[in-house]
Amino acid sequence: MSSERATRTPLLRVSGLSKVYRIFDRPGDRLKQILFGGFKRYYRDYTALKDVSFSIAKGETVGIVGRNGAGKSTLLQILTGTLQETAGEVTINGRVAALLELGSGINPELTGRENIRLLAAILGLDDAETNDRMPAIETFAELGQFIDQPVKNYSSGMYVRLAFSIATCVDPDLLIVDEALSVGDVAFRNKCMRRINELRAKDVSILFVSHDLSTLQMICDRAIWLNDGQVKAIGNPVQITQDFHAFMVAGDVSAAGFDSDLRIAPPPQQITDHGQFTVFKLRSVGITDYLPGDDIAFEFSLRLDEDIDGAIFGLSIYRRDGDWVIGQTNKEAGVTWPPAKANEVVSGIVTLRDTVLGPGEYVAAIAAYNSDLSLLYAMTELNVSFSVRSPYPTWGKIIHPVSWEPRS
Ligand SMILES: Nc1ncnc2c1ncn2[C@@H]1O[C@H](COP(=O)(O)OP(=O)(O)OP(=O)(O)O)[C@@H](O)[C@H]1O
Repeated sequence: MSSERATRTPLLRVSGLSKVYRIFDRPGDRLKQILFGGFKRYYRDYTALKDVSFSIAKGETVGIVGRNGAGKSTLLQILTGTLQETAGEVTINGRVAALLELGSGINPELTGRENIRLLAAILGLDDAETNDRMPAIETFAELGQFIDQPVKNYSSGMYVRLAFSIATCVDPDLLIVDEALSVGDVAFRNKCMRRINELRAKDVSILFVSHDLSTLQMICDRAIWLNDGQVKAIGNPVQITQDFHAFMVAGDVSAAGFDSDLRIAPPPQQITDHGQFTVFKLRSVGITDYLPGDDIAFEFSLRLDEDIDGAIFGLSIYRRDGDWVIGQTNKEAGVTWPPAKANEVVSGIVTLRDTVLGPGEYVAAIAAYNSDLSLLYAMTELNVSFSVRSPYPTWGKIIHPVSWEPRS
């Protein structure tokens, strides 16, 4: 977008919003506070949001990122009216439909169809309007006979299908989506993304919390980074998600006890400053989850400061818990890059073929050396993350090809 969208009248304006929770350390303290609170304080304050201000224009899609406990859910609950702010002001000029991880106003005792009627009424639709939309909501949710079953019998995926269908079929002016889509299966998630794009085309404003940074980059006009209850940055979604990602990886790396000097393969005798990596990323745009046996490919580009006689690249992969699992160069693969001049960009692709990495979270770095590996020209941080998930139970750090043979 969309400087044009950002300059429109705000649909949502949040000014100086703060939320302080009361923390009762012992179960009985809450009652004591009620009975004797006039004499003594039995709780301590916890500030979950501090002076948060931003606005969303009509038709704008805004993403929120922040680590666990940053205050995202607290903010969304205040915006949807399920939680009272301690200070500040929220102004919304329109109909808000929300799809929150915890409770989207759905009553588990009622059937899917009854919930549609209930939520539609809460959102201000009359009977005729609800009857009008009922077929579309049912079709989108794909719940079949379950639409007439109590929601308490639904799986979490079915629950999200219902909640998403209702929230997006009632003509909201602002749709709030909190991480909920991660529950659904891939086909439904894709369908939801298509629906979100349709709503964007109809100028619906969307506030979207997600840990899926590539989706945020793709669909958001702006992003907000919440950190410790405060707005750390607002702006371009690509920039914000990259900064947030680097911040998280740095945190993980130090928390995991990595050496302050990242170990790379091979260890150089001398470190020079012959260039910088301008690109190091996964090739599969938007995909960071892999299955055992997948190819995991990375793209890289190195800009050179001086002439070199041909670079050797070394890829290092660490588990997030700090274990170094792969350190290999193109030299042992028998592949070479030609000599290159200063200011040239040398690019390539490195692929972990048929990965045997076990389920877990990983981070990757790449380094460039001279041809006898004595000089390190440049290296990246551990700034590319991906994960491997296994569709079947497996417990080790690698998934080795194994054959089993019954013998009598
Ligand atoms: N009802 C509550 N009482 C006390 N503290 C709370 C309450 N709800 C949340 N908190 C605290 O407020 C902080 C912000 O929580 P919140 O759930 O808003 O974060 P979040 O960014 O949504 O996290 P996550 O990504 O894990 O969902 C956390 O430290 C949390 O422990």
